[in-house]
Formats: sequence, C-alpha cells, structure tokens
Amino acid sequence: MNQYVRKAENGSPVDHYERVAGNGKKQKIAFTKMHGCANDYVYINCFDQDIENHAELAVWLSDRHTGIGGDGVIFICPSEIADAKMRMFNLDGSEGMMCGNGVRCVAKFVYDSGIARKDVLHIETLSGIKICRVTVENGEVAAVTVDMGKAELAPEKIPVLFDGESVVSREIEVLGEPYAVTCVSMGNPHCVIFGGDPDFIDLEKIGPYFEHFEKFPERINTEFIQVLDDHTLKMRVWERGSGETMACGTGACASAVAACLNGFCQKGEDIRVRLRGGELVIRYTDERVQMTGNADTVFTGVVEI
Ligand SMILES: N[C@H](CCC[C@H](N)C(=O)O)C(=O)O
Repeated sequence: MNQYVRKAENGSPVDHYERVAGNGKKQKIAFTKMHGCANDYVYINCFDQDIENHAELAVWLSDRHTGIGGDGVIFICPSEIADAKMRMFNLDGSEGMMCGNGVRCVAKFVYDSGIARKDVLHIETLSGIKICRVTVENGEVAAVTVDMGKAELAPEKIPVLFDGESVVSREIEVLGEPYAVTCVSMGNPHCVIFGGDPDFIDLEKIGPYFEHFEKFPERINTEFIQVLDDHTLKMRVWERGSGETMACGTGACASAVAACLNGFCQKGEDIRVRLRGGELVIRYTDERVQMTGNADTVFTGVVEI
C-alpha cells in the first residue's frame, strides 16, 4: 500500500497529500469495518495476524481519502486475563486508554467470530477489564451493555490542573469566552460543557483549543451538552486525537455523570444521550457507570501494506 502524508503548505488551512515511498514490506492484513453510533473504526484481528507499528498503521488506515477511513484503528488481541484485549488508536496515532463505542464492537467481533461465544464477555483495556453483556439477534450481536467502571472525579486522576476534590461547573476562558466545565475520567479524560443547542457551535474552530487547553496536560475529549429534560441529553463531541466524531461512548458516560453532578439528571435512572450518530443509554449508580448501545459490522476486507 503506498503511503501518503497530509501537509498544510505554507500555513494553508487546506491539507495536501504527498505520496511517500512505501516501507517495502508487502503484508496483507484482514480488517473489519465496524461502528457504534457511527463512531467508526477499522478493526484488526491480532489473534491470527502479527502487526507492528500500530500507531503508524492507525494514521494510514484511518485516512478517509488514501486509507480505509475511520475515527481510528482498534486491534483485537489475545489476553491472559480476559476473553480479548482491545488496543485503540485515534486517527492521529495516539493510543486511547478506553473507547466505549469501540469496546462494544470488540465484544461483537469476539462473539460473532467465535473467539468467545459467551453472553458475558470480559475485554481487557488500558483502563481495566470491561464486562460486556451482549444481546444476540439472528445469531449475531446487535447491542451490548458495558459496565464502564468507576467515574473518576479527582482532578489529579483525570488529569486536569484544578484544585479541590472535583471539577464541577468551574469557569475557564477559551478564545476570550467563559465556559463552565465539569471534568470526569472514564479511563480517559473528559471536559463537559452545558449550554444551548450544540448543533450551532463552531466545533471545528473551538474544539482544538479545548483539546490543547493549558489545564489539560494529556489533552482532553470535550462534550457540548444541551439538557432536553431530566432523562435526555443532546451531545456533540470533539475527541482528543480524532476531532469531531459522530459519537463518543466514554463521552456520553462522562456527560451523564456530569449532568447528575450538576443536578440536571438523577443517579440510578436511565439517561438517554442523543448523539449525531445515534443514541446511548447511560445509568450512573454508586459511582459506577453502565452504557448500552449498538454495535454494527459494515464490511470486511484485506489491505496490503
Ligand atoms: N479519543 C478518545 C478515545 C476514543 C473514545 C471514544 N471514541 C469512545 O467511544 O469512548 C481518547 O483519546 O481518549
């Protein structure tokens, strides 16, 4: 597969592609394109394929013009402590600690492929083992409920550079505008902002400034939320390492937790999060978070790198 690199010339806002010499190795890799609420990734089975240079491959294959196209690449690997291990890479090549939409699709892949045909699957991630309960229709997984674990509120564990025991509705200034932020980790860092209809936010403009803001030492995923009622949130997201995505599972969980912390929703009750790519149902009970949503296979293929 010929490699291409994207370059903005002379500070131009428009990327141009340059073809660069391939690495010479010719390896055919089987992949499966899947999505959860249109948050789409290229999935690669590493039970039967040896992969190197995960980050470089993620950048290549995610490109929607010269690659397969996706918000990133997820490698499904053998695990000594679970049914499978998920390694998730954003489209910029950075490795994510956790991916909510991704872990549902990994559970589907593991079940449908026969790697582990169980109703309750354990998936190892960089933020611990996630327990996934699958819903099967016509012999294939249609939906998955994931125990996403504990929502972390301590600033130093998110991490964010704020004092105090938690960050709930604290003001920061971005591009000269004040924003009240609530910060939560679901194994990866999130900054949640409540306001009007997020459809009218210029996300391309302000998203990168939140992602790289000085108080977020490991960058951050940023969710913009409109509270529709005490059980329903509308969300857009600017993801760390991928930009705007159609959905973010960990972001939906963080937003539901933030809504409870701010008194907009109630713990222990289903909270429906409406994203551009679909809907997730979140429940925040006793510090733990549960997420339910779809997992879909779009196509399979072989790519030569
Ligand atoms: N961009 C995220 C990883 C992907 C999370 C998102 N796609 C999800 O479904 O949770 C990060 O770097 O922390």
